[in-house]
Amino acid sequence: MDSTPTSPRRLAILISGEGTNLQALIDAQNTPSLPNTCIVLVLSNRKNARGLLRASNASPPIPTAHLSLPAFFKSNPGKSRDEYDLEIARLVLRAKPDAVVCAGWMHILGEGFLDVLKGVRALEREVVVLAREVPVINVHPALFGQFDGAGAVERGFEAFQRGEVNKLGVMVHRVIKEVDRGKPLIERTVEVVKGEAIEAYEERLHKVEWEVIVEATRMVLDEVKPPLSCDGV
Ligand SMILES: Nc1nc2c(c(=O)[nH]1)N[C@@H](CN(C=O)c1ccc(C(=O)N[C@@H](CCC(=O)O)C(=O)O)cc1)CN2
Ligand SMILES: NCC(=O)N[C@@H]1O[C@H](COP(=O)([O-])[O-])[C@@H](O)[C@H]1O
Repeated sequence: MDSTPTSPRRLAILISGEGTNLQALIDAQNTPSLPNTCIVLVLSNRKNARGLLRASNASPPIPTAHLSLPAFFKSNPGKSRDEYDLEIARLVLRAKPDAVVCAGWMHILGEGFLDVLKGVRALEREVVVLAREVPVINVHPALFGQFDGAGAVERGFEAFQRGEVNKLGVMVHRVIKEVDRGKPLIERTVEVVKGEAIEAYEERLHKVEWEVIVEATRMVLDEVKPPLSCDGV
């Protein structure tokens, strides 16, 4: 029985905005919800994402980085979106995460990024060789197969009010090339009321998101690196 303590599980979080899902993960670090876990990088594709402040204001502060597509193209004239995705992969892998969580990350990740994280494609100029695939998960404000892509909350709510769907919810799913089509780790319905304001629905939805993103993150980390149990195994 190996009683040496396992090093903490390392998380990289990708964001684009407010960061309330990130905050849920920050608050859950090293609690029974997310034991023996630390966030080692918060990366945004938008310079002014408030989530970057949440990371910097965390205790201890969490390293942050940001790289927008326009900024990348400006400093790399002629480079492609795929090369942007490879740079994102490079920034992520330098933090040596055990898993990556897209928490309001509003950029469609290309095959280049995904293949690098799977370990099937090497990065130029990097000597990092992946010992194993780094799983990528995403929180999405709809049930599987309902409303893929951006603006899912509004599209779902309006469809419900028109009687086109009878339930709404959120999911955390694995990230694959096809947007929001990766296998769900968790799906959870959210109460929605005919005639209510969308703000009331969104408030309920976000509270459910903050729960499922922590639960799903723990699930995927337990797959790759179980936490140190009380008897050290
Ligand atoms: N390859 C994948 N990439 C991403 C996935 C995924 O499942 N596979 N999930 C998304 C998150 N997401 C929905 O959950 C999502 C985010 C953004 C978009 C989108 O249309 N983005 C546009 C830019 C929009 C903007 O900047 O405002 C784009 O990337 O061109 C769709 C779905 C994370 N990525
Ligand atoms: N398609 C992806 C998508 O719509 N993601 C959604 O962006 C919001 C981010 O909020 P946050 O920045 O406060 O965590 C969340 O509602 C998340 O489900």
